Amino acid sequence: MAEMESSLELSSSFSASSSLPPPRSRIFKIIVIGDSGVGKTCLTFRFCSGRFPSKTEATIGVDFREKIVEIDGEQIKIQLWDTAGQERFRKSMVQHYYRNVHAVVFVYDVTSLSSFQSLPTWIEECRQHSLGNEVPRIIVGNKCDMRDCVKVGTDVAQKFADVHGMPVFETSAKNPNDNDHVEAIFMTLAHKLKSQKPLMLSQLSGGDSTVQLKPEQKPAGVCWC
Ligand SMILES: Nc1nc2c(ncn2[C@@H]2O[C@H](COP(=O)(O)OP(=O)(O)OP(=O)(O)O)[C@@H](O)[C@H]2O)c(=O)[nH]1
Ligand SMILES: [Mg+2]
Repeated sequence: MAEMESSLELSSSFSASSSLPPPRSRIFKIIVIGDSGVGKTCLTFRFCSGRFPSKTEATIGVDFREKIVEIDGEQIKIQLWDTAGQERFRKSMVQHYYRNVHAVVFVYDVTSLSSFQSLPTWIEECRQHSLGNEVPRIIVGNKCDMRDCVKVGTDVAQKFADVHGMPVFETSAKNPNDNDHVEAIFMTLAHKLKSQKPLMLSQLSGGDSTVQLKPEQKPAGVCWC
């Protein structure tokens, strides 16, 4: 009952100041995909809670993490879909991942060549779920704190990113000094989404509620490690 009262209170106090319901913040759904073990969970954890999780298990299905950010005075809710990298843990969820997506973060592990070589497969999976170049997408090379074990050079990553028309960022979910780099990566995406004027729903092909964002200018890739 207490819950009920508080929401009644809220609406009554709000009605005192204006008849309009409180403005809801816009929600941007960003999916984070890539091979198992590249650090998707740790990156989303780092962005949403500002720390590196001491222990992680392989994600089953999908985990959601949200963070409200303020951009030019507007509150925006960033909803990160931390997907499973292991095929056996993602099978039944793939359709849900790709519905109403606003942006995609492809993650590889700079110490794992195979995770980098998997990127075309992930990009193709996105395309098969009608997420092509019109949806803002970035590539993140994670674990660059492991300097001595790097198997994917920045130049190789930058070349790949240029071919696919996406910016690439190298960072580390683990290294606290990279905390603001992880933050900046997701905030770059949020700014891009906020600055895109979504097409009117009526202009969408197929009338589905996915907002097709206009193709954006590709910013130069940035490497922070
Ligand atoms: N050195 C280092 N290790 C990291 C970093 N990010 C993640 N790890 C480690 O990499 C392993 C996998 O990290 P997760 O975040 O669980 O990987 P994931 O991509 O979510 O894996 P799935 O859920 O199976 O898809 C864990 O042991 C993490 O501690 C990083 O930036 N640096
Ligand atoms: Mg995970």
